[in-house]
Amino acid sequence: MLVHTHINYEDYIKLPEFTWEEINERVQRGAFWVVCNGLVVDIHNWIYSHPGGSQILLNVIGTDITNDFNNTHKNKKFEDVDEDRPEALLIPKDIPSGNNSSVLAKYVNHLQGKPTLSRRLSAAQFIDNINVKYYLREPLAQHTHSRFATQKMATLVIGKMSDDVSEKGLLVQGDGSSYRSLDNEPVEVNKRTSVNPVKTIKFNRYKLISKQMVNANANYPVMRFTFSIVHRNEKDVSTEKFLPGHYIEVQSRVNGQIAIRSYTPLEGCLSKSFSIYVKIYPKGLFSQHLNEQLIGYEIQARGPFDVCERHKSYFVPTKPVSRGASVLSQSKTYIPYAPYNKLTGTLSLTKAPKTAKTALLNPDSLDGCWDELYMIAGGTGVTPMLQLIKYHLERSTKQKSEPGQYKQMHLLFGNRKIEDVIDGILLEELASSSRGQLTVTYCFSDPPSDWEGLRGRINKDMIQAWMNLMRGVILDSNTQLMAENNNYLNILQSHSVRRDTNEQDKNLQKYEESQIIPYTYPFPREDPLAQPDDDSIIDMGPRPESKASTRIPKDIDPDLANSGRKDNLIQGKIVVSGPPDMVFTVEQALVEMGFSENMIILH
Ligand SMILES: Cc1cc2nc3c(=O)[nH]c(=O)nc-3n(C[C@H](O)[C@H](O)[C@H](O)COP(=O)(O)OP(=O)(O)OC[C@H]3O[C@@H](n4cnc5c(N)ncnc54)[C@H](O)[C@@H]3O)c2cc1C
Ligand code: HEM
Repeated sequence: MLVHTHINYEDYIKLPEFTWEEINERVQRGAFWVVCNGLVVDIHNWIYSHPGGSQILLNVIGTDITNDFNNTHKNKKFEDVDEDRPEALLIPKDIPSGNNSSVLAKYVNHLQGKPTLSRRLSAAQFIDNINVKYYLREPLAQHTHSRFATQKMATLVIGKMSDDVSEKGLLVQGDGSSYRSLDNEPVEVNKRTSVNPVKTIKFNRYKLISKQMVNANANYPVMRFTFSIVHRNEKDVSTEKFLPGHYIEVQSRVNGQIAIRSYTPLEGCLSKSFSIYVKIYPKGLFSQHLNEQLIGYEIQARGPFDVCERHKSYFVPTKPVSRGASVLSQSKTYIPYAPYNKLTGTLSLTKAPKTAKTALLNPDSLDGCWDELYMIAGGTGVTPMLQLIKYHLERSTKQKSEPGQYKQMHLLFGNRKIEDVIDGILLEELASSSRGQLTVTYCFSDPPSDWEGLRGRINKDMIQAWMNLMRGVILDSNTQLMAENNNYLNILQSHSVRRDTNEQDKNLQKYEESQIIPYTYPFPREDPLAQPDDDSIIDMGPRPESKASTRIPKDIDPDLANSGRKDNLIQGKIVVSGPPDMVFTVEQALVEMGFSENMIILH
């Protein structure tokens, strides 16, 4: 190392030591530091004299440039990015589409209508097309630096990397619960978390390889950006996929300053390529910046982090309860707010839930799946829900679940207009091909005039009615309440999956005639919840006119909580994510309904 960098041993010994965390912190405060051959180099005074150009060095600030400087990737073609990238979210191939009709079918133009402000190709699009066609997979600008360059670098050295564990570990084992040092010694880190310290702390470089709009609102577009790693670590054979609840930090130089934002990755992995959905805010610093970039643009990213570690979240491992009783009533533990270090962006890695890989997964089941999942999302808040949906559908496809064993997922998705729905067509396809595992109920605050479904803002009445219907509860004991609640009718009309449209129409007709909810769950379910007797009516929490509280079954065996999923037990969770005002309203509503300990609120 010393020969390569022209530094005397005595000088090397005296150099101050830095960790990646300290380097990130200094870079975020404006330092122009890079790491090369284990040395910390300040390129501030060299950047604009660099014969290879300043932009090339601006891109690498805060990263390890050893490969670039030594040209260890000589003549390598760019990473083949598509091999690991599914088309989009998983659409289970072996699940035939049923006789379903989509509630958004007649609005497909709203969902597809890409903004065509100008029919002509813009200059940027033209350059992007050229980049994609001719240059994307070309090797990076390469140069094997001369002895003079190495001597120059030696004059810029200000420190060395400390020899701590985060420096050594580069190989990830399986689920990341432990990792190996370079000398192949397994290092136990934190068995309970999928978060790997090396990868989370160190920023790596990624190249923009595709941009695509995933909603249809020209004023508030949501773009899918796909990035591919610039230097793949040959020794890192892991392709750890993102899990529900993972988010990453993306860093870029915006107007001369380093800016970092968090995003929810939906596809791929950080060791190869990944996609994020970004809402482009008219005055959003980072989102605008990303949106302006051409294919080939470089950013830096690190992670993944667990979203429930970042902010105050309610996370409670749900105790299994016997069928027929409320599945969303039992819980004991409360994982308190885990402090987030704003300066360094680092997270406490020790506060992950005891048995789950991430806090959005079920700690009490072997595969992390929930038996029943209620997701309430607004706008880009749907991204963690898409992670959950993908995860659950993938697992039940792999496990070839039989009817009756399906996980049930219900998404209440609030948007202003139909055009704002993210991945609307895909969601409809997923719902209709999921054999009833997934339902999507849309609510619009500014819907088209002929929209007959839910409208307005998501509120307590709406949530209550939605959950009752999704859980297949026939609340004929409370006819009065039903008759007063128009939400039931509206929900039936904004519900994505209609297994049998005739049946649905009959139900609606009957409802109109009798003003009593005749709705039965549209899919055959063995779950007695679908046909509860009087004793097992699920109360959605205390109501103003009745103080009846959630029934807590007496026969719970506490040991079952940690024994994995049992056939006769079901476990549920409510996850909420969206704009702050929506999240606040929903949180209040769920607390009032008695679910304060069964929800995960993503702030
Ligand atoms: C864990 C986590 C995961 C996230 N995942 C995603 C994701 O998958 N996709 C995504 O698009 N964003 C996501 N975000 C939000 C993202 O990190 C940025 O805050 C967002 O992209 C705005 O950054 P900006 O620089 O463009 O806007 P800024 O310059 O920071 O803000 C400018 C203006 O934009 C508006 N604005 C910014 N953020 C919001 C907001 N959340 N709600 C309403 N108005 C807002 C406000 O009017 C604000 O004044 C996530 C945030 C967290 C903490
Ligand atoms: C402190 C870090 C660096 C120093 C001191 C440095 C120094 C130099 C010097 C002196 C040259 C002239 C040719 C030579 O003597 O080899 C050069 C050329 C070049 N450098 Fe760097 N460099 C640094 C980092 C980088 C990095 C990180 C990259 C790529 C990401 C890079 C890419 C290039 C390229 C492509 C050229 C060739 C330019 C040409 O021939 O037109 N350099 N560099």
